[in-house]
Amino acid sequence: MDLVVDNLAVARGGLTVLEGVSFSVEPGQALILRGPNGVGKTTLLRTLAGLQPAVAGSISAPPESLTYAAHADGLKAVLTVEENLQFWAAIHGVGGVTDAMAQMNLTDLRARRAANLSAGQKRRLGLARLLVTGRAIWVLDEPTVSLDTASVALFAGVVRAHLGAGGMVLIATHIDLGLTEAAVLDLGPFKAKAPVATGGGFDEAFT
Ligand SMILES: Nc1ncnc2c1ncn2[C@@H]1O[C@H](COP(=O)(O)OP(=O)(O)OP(=O)(O)O)[C@@H](O)[C@H]1O
Repeated sequence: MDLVVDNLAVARGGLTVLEGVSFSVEPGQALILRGPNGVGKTTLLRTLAGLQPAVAGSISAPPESLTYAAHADGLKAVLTVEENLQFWAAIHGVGGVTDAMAQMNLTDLRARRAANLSAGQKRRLGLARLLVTGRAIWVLDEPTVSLDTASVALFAGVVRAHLGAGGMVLIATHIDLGLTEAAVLDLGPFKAKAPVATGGGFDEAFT
């Protein structure tokens, strides 16, 4: 099953920010979304994840087929690294917690509460969560923020393994992950010409 996005328009705060966005991603493919600050990368990813409705156009994959890693890591502060992953694994009905910790270099930190992790360690845990969702499509918003060089390379390896297993990955990022095989889509050309009020604006700053 491909992810096909056709003629999509997305809005933030009641204004259309991108329009006419079309692309497709096949199993085993990664697509990197680029564009200047504020162009609408996060807004597009939130729309794909089903957190907000599209203004126009269509998305072939239902939100249940993908997992979204936003700027916030969505961690439970009082749970340990291992308990956080067990929590998410239970929700998705899959296992693989031990393997996910190993892949993101978290095994030695398994008993530490999320609240006591460094920023980069929190980010590694947030990304390990992807591995225990069992979802084919990963939608990632600036996944490498706070990661050191070694962790970026580690994560690139995890993404490659997911692609090798037939997964799909969409990544909004300003940095080079070293995924030379990935396709790149510049969202600049899809910037809405004149802001179009969609009505029904809402403040989702903390979501
Ligand atoms: N709650 C809101 N109300 C009104 N406008 C908003 C709101 N949230 C974001 N915006 C605006 O919507 C536009 C798109 O924002 P978005 O976060 O999608 O951009 P981005 O491409 O992800 O940027 P960055 O590279 O800085 O992360 C920006 O101009 C932003 O200022």
